[in-house]
Amino acid sequence: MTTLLELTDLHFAWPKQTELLNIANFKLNCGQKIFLRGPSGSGKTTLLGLLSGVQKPNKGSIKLLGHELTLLSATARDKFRVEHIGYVFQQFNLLPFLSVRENVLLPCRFSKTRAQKAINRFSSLEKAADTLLNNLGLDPALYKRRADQLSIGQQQRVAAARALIGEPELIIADEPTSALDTDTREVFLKLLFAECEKAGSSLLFVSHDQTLAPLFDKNLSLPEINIARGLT
Ligand SMILES: Nc1ncnc2c1ncn2[C@@H]1O[C@H](COP(=O)(O)OP(=O)(O)OP(=O)(O)O)[C@@H](O)[C@H]1O
Repeated sequence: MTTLLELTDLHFAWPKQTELLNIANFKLNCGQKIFLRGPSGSGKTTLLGLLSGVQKPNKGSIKLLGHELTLLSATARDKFRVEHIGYVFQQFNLLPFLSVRENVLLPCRFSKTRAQKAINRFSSLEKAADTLLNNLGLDPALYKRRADQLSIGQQQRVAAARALIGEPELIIADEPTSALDTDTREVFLKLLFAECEKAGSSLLFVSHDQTLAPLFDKNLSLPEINIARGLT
């Protein structure tokens, strides 16, 4: 199996705080779907920020696609992130004044590679956005609607389509289902898995809801792999 992402001897503390993360090793293979759980405040979002290059660790290595992120400048990390990572934020972070379709197409404005991949697969950018939205279960009547006029479940589908467009190698999802009921969560997850498989993207999914864990290839507990705040 090819390694997509590997963290080694990672240390991180927020300024003026005690160490939050000390992780000896964490690995994600190409095509793998990993579930990472941990209670509120255990550092899940912080870890995602580190491995997507938003923050830099105090010490240690973060390798994505063979590139050492800690050696890149903040600007280079931003560029690398938009090319290779699709991120579904906890609060979705859709731009409220843009339409559903425009929101999905945002990564293609910042990454030529993703725009080209979307065109190669679907023949046009618009078709790429619409097909992804449709596959994720969003009613086509909504594609021209402003993003702030959607329900939470609908926003989640738009956020997932935006992460998937242009086939980034890694999809990171930060508790994107927490606002939904259990049945809706499972249906959404299965649609997300199917789209990740079609795009060849690996998935790192973070949640505090352990009931979702059996659906994944591998599941990990942050407190168990984090020596700084781990289980004693
Ligand atoms: N920007 C920041 N500056 C300083 N401290 C922060 C910052 N972001 C998070 N923290 C602190 O880091 C710790 C871990 O927060 P984090 O958001 O990573 O946890 P989490 O496991 O994702 O929680 P939740 O499940 O509630 O989203 C918390 O104590 C939090 O207060």
